Amino acid sequence: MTDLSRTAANLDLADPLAGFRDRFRLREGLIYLDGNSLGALPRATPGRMADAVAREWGEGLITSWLGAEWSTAPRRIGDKIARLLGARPGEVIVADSTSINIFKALTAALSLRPERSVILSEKTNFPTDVYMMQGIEAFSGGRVRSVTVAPDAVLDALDENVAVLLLTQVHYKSGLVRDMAEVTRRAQQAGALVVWDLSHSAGAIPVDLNGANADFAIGCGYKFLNGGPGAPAYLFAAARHHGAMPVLSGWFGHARPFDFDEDYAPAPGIERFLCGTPQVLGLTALECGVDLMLEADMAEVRRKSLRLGELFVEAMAPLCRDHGFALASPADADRRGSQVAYSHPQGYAMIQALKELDVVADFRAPDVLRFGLTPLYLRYADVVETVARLETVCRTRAWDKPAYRERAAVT
Ligand SMILES: Cc1ncc(COP(=O)(O)O)c(C=O)c1O
Ligand SMILES: Nc1c(O)cccc1C(=O)C[C@H](N)C(=O)O
Repeated sequence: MTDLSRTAANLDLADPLAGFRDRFRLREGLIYLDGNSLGALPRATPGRMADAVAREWGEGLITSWLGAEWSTAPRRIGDKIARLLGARPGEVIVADSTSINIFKALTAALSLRPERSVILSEKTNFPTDVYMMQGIEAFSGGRVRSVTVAPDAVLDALDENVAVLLLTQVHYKSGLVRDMAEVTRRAQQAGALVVWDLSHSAGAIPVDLNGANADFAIGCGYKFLNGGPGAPAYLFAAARHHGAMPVLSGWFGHARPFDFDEDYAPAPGIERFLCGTPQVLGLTALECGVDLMLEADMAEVRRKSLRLGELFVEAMAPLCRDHGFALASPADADRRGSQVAYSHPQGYAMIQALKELDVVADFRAPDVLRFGLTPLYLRYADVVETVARLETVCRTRAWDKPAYRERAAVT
């Protein structure tokens, strides 16, 4: 047993979150480091889904819309997610995809700054964020301009034209954490509003939206919240912005949807950020993931995530020295979200070779190997074992196979 394996074994024995692993269905032997793309399946989810399908849908049919489970789900689950985000009840709603919620939050923010034209972001933001900005610009007939700048130039680009700044708090590739309170303060000082993308934050790091005086936020339900593939996303709007108007004026955002009025009248609260009929089955699965997450102490989750990251970096030191890996995440653990990333010219092939050794992580172009650290179901021993298997991949040149040379469409 190596020193690091011994350290990992001791950390696992003392881990207060260790019991959570059994609450997920994970195949024996698999090391899953991709919970930042798609979280694992909570054991409670299949039974709950089966009940929603057979009883609520199969037996209840349309009458299930009148019961509490379905019609209140977007708000009920939103209130639960609010507890993970430092938001108040009635400030978070669950609906649609993250991309659609980006559209809603950006257009609502633009409605609050009619005299300003720019949506600002960083060039390396997750592509859908920037694509949505570009779509709004294209649709606006010259009213709106989408501007992206280098990551470290964002604050300096906040001038009197910027209506809204769109940033991801934890960068999807590097894991760099932005200082939400400070960035929000600087943007608001310049007269702009901020939309935070919390896709890699919720359930991964403690978030305090109201503590940061945040304006709007959005994020994915299928990553650290373990809501399942294509889970509905969430949207936060600070109570002071509930008069803002998202362009998507669907009937579920109407003040009285079941009056079937001829004209749109927005709901007074967070419900105006709904659009069409809620995705009930997706909401059902998401609620299982969120309920499980709420059982964990977020401070403990962060503590373990930091320690997992430090152990990973420590174990990787010999591979950086001997096999050409470079840390692509901040070296300071406090500035990393719940992941570590390394760059290597053979990154894509290595991730494929790791899959054959039952380690699932992912590759992000051009050369990044990304390892998601999910404290609820990852053990310290998994981290040490991952690096041992990566060392085997390097030593045996297992990555050097013709089949690994072409990058697949989804990596
Ligand atoms: C930061 C970030 N925003 C948004 C998304 C995705 O948005 P959507 O769920 O609409 O595909 C992802 C991941 O896919 C992401 O990492
Ligand atoms: N949403 C995804 C998908 O539909 C397929 C594959 C991956 C994803 C992801 O979530 C990617 C992820 N947001 C990322 O940070 O790279």
